[in-house]
Amino acid sequence: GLGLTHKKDENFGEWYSEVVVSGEMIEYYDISGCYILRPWAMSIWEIMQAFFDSEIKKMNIKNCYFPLFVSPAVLQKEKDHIEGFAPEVAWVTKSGESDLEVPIAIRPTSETVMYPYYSKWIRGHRDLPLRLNQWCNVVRWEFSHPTPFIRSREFLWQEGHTAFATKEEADQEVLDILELYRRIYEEFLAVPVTKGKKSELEKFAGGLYTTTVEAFIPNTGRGIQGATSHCLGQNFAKMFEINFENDKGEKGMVWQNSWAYTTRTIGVMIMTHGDDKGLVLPPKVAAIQVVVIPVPFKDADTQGILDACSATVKTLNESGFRAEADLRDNYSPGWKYSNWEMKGVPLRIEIGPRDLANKQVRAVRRDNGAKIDIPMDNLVEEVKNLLDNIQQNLFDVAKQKKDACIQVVKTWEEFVEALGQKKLILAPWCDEEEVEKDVKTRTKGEMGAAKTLCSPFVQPELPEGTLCFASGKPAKKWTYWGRSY
Ligand SMILES: O=C1CCCN[C@@H]1CCCn1cnc2cc(F)c(F)cc2c1=O
Ligand SMILES: [Mg+2]
Repeated sequence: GLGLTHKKDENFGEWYSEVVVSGEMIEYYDISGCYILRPWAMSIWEIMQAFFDSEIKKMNIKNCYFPLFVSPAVLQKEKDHIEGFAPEVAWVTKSGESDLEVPIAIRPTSETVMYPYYSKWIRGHRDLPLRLNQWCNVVRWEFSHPTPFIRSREFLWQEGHTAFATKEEADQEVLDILELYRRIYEEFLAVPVTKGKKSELEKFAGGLYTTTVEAFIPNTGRGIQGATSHCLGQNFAKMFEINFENDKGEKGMVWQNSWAYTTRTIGVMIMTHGDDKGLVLPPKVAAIQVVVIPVPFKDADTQGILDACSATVKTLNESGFRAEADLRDNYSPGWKYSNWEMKGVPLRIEIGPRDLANKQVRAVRRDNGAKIDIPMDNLVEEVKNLLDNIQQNLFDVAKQKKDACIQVVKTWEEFVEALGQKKLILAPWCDEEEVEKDVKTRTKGEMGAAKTLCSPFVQPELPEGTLCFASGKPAKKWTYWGRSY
């Protein structure tokens, strides 16, 4: 039937599970934590991939493909890299009826797959920088409750793995890639994110430091890691003996980065913009930006209306938009309006007898429902303005909602209160790991503990003598805290 049974502001979890299916993005699968990505979702992934892939190619980063399978010896190369993750590793133990001599792991990430070959390929400084990326799937047999796009046992991502002669080059690339991730979220998905650095406790344990773009879901009051760009330092170079002879003939270890974004991006976009009528897609990532629907009237010139719809689509597509006409004669206009609203198409164009007579079309925006009559002569320019405005409006509304959730706190009492109000908390922190662990312990509960999300690159002023909200020690930095996905 038409329409969602759950409301976003009343039962967010149920609303989300329903909207991803009703919007034809996801089909549930018979293995827990695995989902079918239908074309309506895959097209969003492909649009983002086209952007990101073209941008990294400008940076002279090359795509490659390493095997899905990891031998156990290699996977366990470094205890502290893997130990915490071991329960998530999926293993192949049989082929056909017979057991494998040695079980084979399925990649949860590809450091240990790739770096033995980095060691082999990198000899001299002329082999640097080595900058490879791969578009692939990874498997992590997670146990906390699976959520389409947000947490699944298999997901699509890109993983970049780069090696440099100097730390300065690595540091710069970390930020260059993080900016691309910000653009993915803010320019394509219309989702505001905060750039920052993860704490020592939250960073990738195998690396030197982790930078992140953090998003926030107001409905649940939870932060969500949007994408990460790590500087690995020389940790993996040491583990895998990735060294080179520099131009002075000295032996040195390379400096490495690794960075990824995943299909989680799509879930964050859905959670941010969706409403009680269904998905709301930002035009930049909508496979269909404009759907044209004929509104025939009993004896009116139906063929004329259908021709006008086809002509409108042709004009829009020739102008670089993604438009489609829904000429199905077995569904009513009303049914089509609901169907395409559920799929989140940003702009609907209706053409009925009156529109035909007046040489105009009736445009309806999906973001705010506004109806606009457009003279057919101004079609392309008006549609461009509308789509640009919808894109910007979706971002502005999301930014305003996110900013309204930010609560600056100075004391523990204020922190606990803000947490209870599903706020995104900005607090002065002494930057001590023990204190961070203590906050986790003190806020444990069925909603999950509070944790640091990131220390924003853009730091508000920290007046001399400001104390840490949790320990009372001298504060060193402003940090975002909250519950998270
Ligand atoms: O996040 C990135 C960017 C792309 C390349 N990898 C890094 C760090 C991944 C951190 N990580 C994350 N999850 C893991 C899960 C596992 F089962 C496992 F064996 C290892 C890992 C693991 O290393
Ligand atoms: Mg994980």
